Amino acid sequence: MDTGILIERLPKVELHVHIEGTLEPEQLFAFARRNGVSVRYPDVEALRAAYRFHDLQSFLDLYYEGCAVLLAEQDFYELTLAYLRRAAAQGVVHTELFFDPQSHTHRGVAFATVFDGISRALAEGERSLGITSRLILCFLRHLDEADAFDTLRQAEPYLDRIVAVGLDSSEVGHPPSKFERVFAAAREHGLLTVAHAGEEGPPEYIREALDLLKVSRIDHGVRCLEDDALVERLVAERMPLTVCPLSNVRLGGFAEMRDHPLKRLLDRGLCATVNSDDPAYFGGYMTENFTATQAALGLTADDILTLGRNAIEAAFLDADARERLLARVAQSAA
Ligand SMILES: Nc1ncnc2[nH]cnc12
Ligand SMILES: [Zn+2]
Repeated sequence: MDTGILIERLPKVELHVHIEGTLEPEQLFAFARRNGVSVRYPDVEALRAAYRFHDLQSFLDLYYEGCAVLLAEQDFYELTLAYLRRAAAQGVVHTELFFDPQSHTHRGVAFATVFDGISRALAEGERSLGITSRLILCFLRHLDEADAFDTLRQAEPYLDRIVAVGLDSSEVGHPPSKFERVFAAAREHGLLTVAHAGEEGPPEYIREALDLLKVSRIDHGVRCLEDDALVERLVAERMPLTVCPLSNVRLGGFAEMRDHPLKRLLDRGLCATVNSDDPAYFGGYMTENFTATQAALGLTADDILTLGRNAIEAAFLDADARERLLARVAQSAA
């Protein structure tokens, strides 16, 4: 089958998207106007032109600045629903979203405001778009352990609607070991765990995420290829990697898409998946990530189906839901 048609038809599962990273410039300006927040760019074009990043930190600086326009529950609701509409239009049938409560509570926005807006939109998305979802609370790793513990405490009333905790923000210098105790506490609450590791940080951070944080998935993980023994372990444990190709290129991890290791990860037998990360900032959602990697790396129809099945295997879904989605993938290739 033609790979373009397959990419369009594939029922997609997204496992790595930061809801704050879906804030499109148009919506950023609309929220800014509504909330009386000033933006240091004159218009949408000027803001978009500033999205030229050379590493993770240069992106995060703008990403946190963008968060300043999010103040009311309605903002989080509209942000999330707009993402779900775009995702559903691209054939995403299930999505597992990260949110960064500390980016908001540190600005005086209540945890409840953030959570209620996002979760109201997720319920609406399931009702009106048929898109199922899970929510993952990410701790900002540039902040300290006590702040993460405080955030976990604020999340306690909502833990029945949070599937996992994760770890994001500036990676280098903030190893997973810094959060070993708060992740243990989260697991005691019954939460699963994931962590960004091996995006900019060394393979050792991936080992720490496995051994100390007991993660069920590694977010990014592309630097595992520098360590053969680690690759063998990830293959043997069938540990999923939520890979974000456009993000990796836009943040300078790889000079061009043709240098991206997605195909090598698949060929090594790793459970790699394709995801958008911060689609409003990196030039595309799920379809654009599949299309760009297919074109640059020559992914075959089999590769695309493997990526689709890997994401279903890696999703935080029960066995029945997984079986139903796998049947839909098979249908999409028929
Ligand atoms: N790609 C990324 N890496 C680390 N932290 C993030 N927060 C939002 N996007 C991120
Ligand atoms: Zn990410």
